[in-house]
Amino acid sequence: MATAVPAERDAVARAFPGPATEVPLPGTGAGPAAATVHRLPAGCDLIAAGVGPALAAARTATALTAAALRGRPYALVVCTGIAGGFAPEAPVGSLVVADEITAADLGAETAEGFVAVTDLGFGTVTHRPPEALVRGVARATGARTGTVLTVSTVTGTAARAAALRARHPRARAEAMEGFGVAEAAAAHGTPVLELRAVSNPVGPRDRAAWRIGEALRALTDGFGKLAPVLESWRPA
Ligand SMILES: O=C(O)c1cccc(C(=O)CC[C@H]2O[C@@H](n3cnc4c(=O)[nH]cnc43)[C@H](O)[C@@H]2O)c1
Repeated sequence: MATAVPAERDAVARAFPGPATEVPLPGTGAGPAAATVHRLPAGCDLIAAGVGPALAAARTATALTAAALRGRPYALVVCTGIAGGFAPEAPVGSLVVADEITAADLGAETAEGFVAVTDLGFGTVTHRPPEALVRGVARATGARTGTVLTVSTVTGTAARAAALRARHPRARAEAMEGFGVAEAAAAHGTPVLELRAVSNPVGPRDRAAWRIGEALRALTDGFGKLAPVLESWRPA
């Protein structure tokens, strides 16, 4: 499982029996790039992969490669953490599970508006988690299902929120790592899931309105209910 920061990783870890064993992530050194895998007795690994799609992709890919090289490839990658929620569907404190993980700002701005990289003839902008798994997660946790957008710039105005909603009517949340984590998983042929807890509304910037503690508690509760779903899920 990949979160952005250690507080999110620890909120997920609290849902599982501990303690975690800390294992250095190979190749990340001892300096500022050093990263560790928290290996839980339940059999899953947690990493705080960093904020933003690029670092999250790099660290997730490193963890996937390390797992493959030790002969224990991951069956599933879960991107998780806090997020902005689109009102009214995803209020603060709610959970959102992605049936689509979409890069919202990967493309070109033109006089006619935003053009996604796929419309420019490159790559991909959306990854789709396994449908049965998404349904199981929504049923077990009460998470809302919809598109989770990945952005490199946190939305801070009503105009930007409205533009995203117009382009992605099924968007329920935005965060900064999902698409990067999904690209890394796809490069290894590994299914991906994104589950987010809403800490703030997507819209005008208002730091006082963040409810990070509430969102982290929702994450712990959600993963507490998720363990049987994850344990019983097998790729088709
Ligand atoms: O400075 C701000 O106004 C601001 C507003 C919301 C979030 C941030 C962050 O720096 C958080 C980045 C971190 O948390 C996830 N996150 C949480 N809320 C959002 C959001 O509304 N839009 C995008 N990302 C969000 C994100 O995945 C990062 O890991 C700053």
